[in-house]
Amino acid sequence: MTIVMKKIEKSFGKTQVLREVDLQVEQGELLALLGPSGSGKTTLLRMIAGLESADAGKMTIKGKDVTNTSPKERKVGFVFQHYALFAHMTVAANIAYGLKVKKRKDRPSKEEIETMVNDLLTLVKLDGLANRFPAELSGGQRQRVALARALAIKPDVLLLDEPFGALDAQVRKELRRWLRTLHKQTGITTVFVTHDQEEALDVADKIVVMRDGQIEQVGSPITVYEDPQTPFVYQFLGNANRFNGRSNEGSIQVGNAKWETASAFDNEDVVGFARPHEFVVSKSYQGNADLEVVVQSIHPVGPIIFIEATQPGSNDIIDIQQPKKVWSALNLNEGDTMYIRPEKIGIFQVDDYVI
Ligand SMILES: Nc1ncnc2c1ncn2[C@@H]1O[C@H](COP(=O)(O)OP(=O)(O)OP(=O)(O)O)[C@@H](O)[C@H]1O
Repeated sequence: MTIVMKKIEKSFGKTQVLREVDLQVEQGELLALLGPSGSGKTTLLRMIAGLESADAGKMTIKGKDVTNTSPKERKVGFVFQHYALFAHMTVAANIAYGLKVKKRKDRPSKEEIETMVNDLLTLVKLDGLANRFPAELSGGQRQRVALARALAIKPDVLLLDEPFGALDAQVRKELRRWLRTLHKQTGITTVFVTHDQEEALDVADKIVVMRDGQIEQVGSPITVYEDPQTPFVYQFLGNANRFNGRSNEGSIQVGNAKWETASAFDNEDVVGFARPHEFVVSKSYQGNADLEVVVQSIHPVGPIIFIEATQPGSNDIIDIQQPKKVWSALNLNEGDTMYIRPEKIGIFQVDDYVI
């Protein structure tokens, strides 16, 4: 285990920002801290770096208690959203900076530094740009220099705070792919902060979903997406339709439809969540699992058809996605009645439902 946090607490004045946070980051893992604005992601990341201290709790990095140590005593590389490169230094000098300021006894020779900088330039795919100044680079290139600079000191842990947040969507997408490859090549334990669920799902080995200073769920991208443990995670990670219903011995009654579930609730008002792509749609009534809805709008987006539907007498939109081929075969139009049943539904007590 590289990082272990136990019962970490942090307040700024009267605002409690982290509550009883327990977190473990394994050696070589690429972990995303994901959550809405203000959920405490950056504070947690800064705490790993030693830039914030905990009010209570304990943290170890590689088995060493670092709870009360300064950033300098931790081998941590940090990259912020707004690349803080030294404007008056070349790319090579920026990357070499962390090595040149080392104490004489730890400092590599001039030749060693030059070799390391060249290797890092190759790693971050910036060969040939060593003598440029930051102002002569694109945003994406600057962020890669910032990453090379953080990697130069051979950190035990690499911390990235919304590293691609300031870049446009296309560059962002390229860079996150590249980050995954870079991580494979270096194997450095990496923690990155994002509020973008797609970025977390695309890049991370493990996702920590945060909400209101607490960890809501930890798991692989597949687990947190496919098996959300709370209504919040259901809605924050991907789209989900919410249904009010009544649970009854392994099923939930929604309108006239009875949907089988593994839920343990009996005879209670519950909320059920179903993802738009997890509905089976039919033109005619197939049985008591079918919920009658009316098609309100149909939007083809490439191979996927996005359908909005409502239950008769309700204005609540139900989002449904169908593969183009399946939808075309049904031959349904706006205003038509159809029947839906979810292949999977997550059930929660009404009390749990706060978002
Ligand atoms: N130095 C500080 N002084 C006072 N309050 C702070 C300080 N730093 C953060 N906060 C507050 O702590 C809470 C959590 O902030 P934090 O930056 O950790 O959240 P976040 O999840 O990273 O949000 P964002 O995605 O917006 O950066 C917020 O309410 C914020 O206003």
